[in-house]
Amino acid sequence: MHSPSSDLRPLVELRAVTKSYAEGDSVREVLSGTSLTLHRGEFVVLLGRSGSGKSTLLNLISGIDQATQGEILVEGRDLGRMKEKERTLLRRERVGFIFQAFNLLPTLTVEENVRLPLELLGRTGAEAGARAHELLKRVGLEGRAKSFPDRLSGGEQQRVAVARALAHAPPLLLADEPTGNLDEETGKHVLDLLEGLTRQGDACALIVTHEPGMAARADRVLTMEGGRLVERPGGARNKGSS
Ligand SMILES: Nc1ncnc2c1ncn2[C@@H]1O[C@H](COP(=O)(O)OP(=O)(O)OP(=O)(O)O)[C@@H](O)[C@H]1O
Repeated sequence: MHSPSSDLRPLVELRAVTKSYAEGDSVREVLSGTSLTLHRGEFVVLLGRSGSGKSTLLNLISGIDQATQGEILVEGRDLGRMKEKERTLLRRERVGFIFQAFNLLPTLTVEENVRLPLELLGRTGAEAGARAHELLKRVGLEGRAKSFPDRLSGGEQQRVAVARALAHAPPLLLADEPTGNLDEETGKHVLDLLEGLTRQGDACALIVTHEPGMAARADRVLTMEGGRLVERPGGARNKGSS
């Protein structure tokens, strides 16, 4: 759980965020004054019906997309006041993103995929290799470092994607339906892994999922409804802070 020595500043703050898209002559408002605060050490689940704005929210927090109104702060830095280049750098350094469709690069080996976030930050050589191997071991794929992604099963590919997202030890992990393409058992394994690694690293994970069991193990459960977030405690909060 969240250790008292860790950074107590909010990791992410959304202040009355609105996001609209132009659609022909009309405007579609997807987020309508959404506010949210996330801290390190929190394992948070995001629910909501299809089209309710879950992916939009992740894209805004990661700086891939920009809010129409309101403020989004990551570690106290206002994304709206940053240049595109600065947002890209912040995303590379501070965010790990896991997609439903894995999004591994097919021309790179498993190990090269996991090393990629480190290479983009200029961390090459032996240190990057050692980190990739350590992570591949933790996700149970140490024997597959030299394989190409298309030789792996869906569950294995998603485990590589988890390892890649964690390579640079980002404080913020965003996952958009990371088990959507996996069978129930494999999906559970990937979520176990994600939860374990997140809690060990004192990161915050915000996970969009339709897995029914996830709310029980989350610290917080957010539901996107009518452009806003409705919150209830997750099952992990009732178990104490062991
Ligand atoms: N670039 C865009 N241009 C126009 N409309 C968009 C754009 N991106 C998203 N939308 C609209 O915003 C709404 C929310 O989309 P979003 O992908 O965030 O929903 P979601 O909750 O993640 O859905 P799902 O569970 O189906 O993935 C949808 O109505 C979608 O059509």
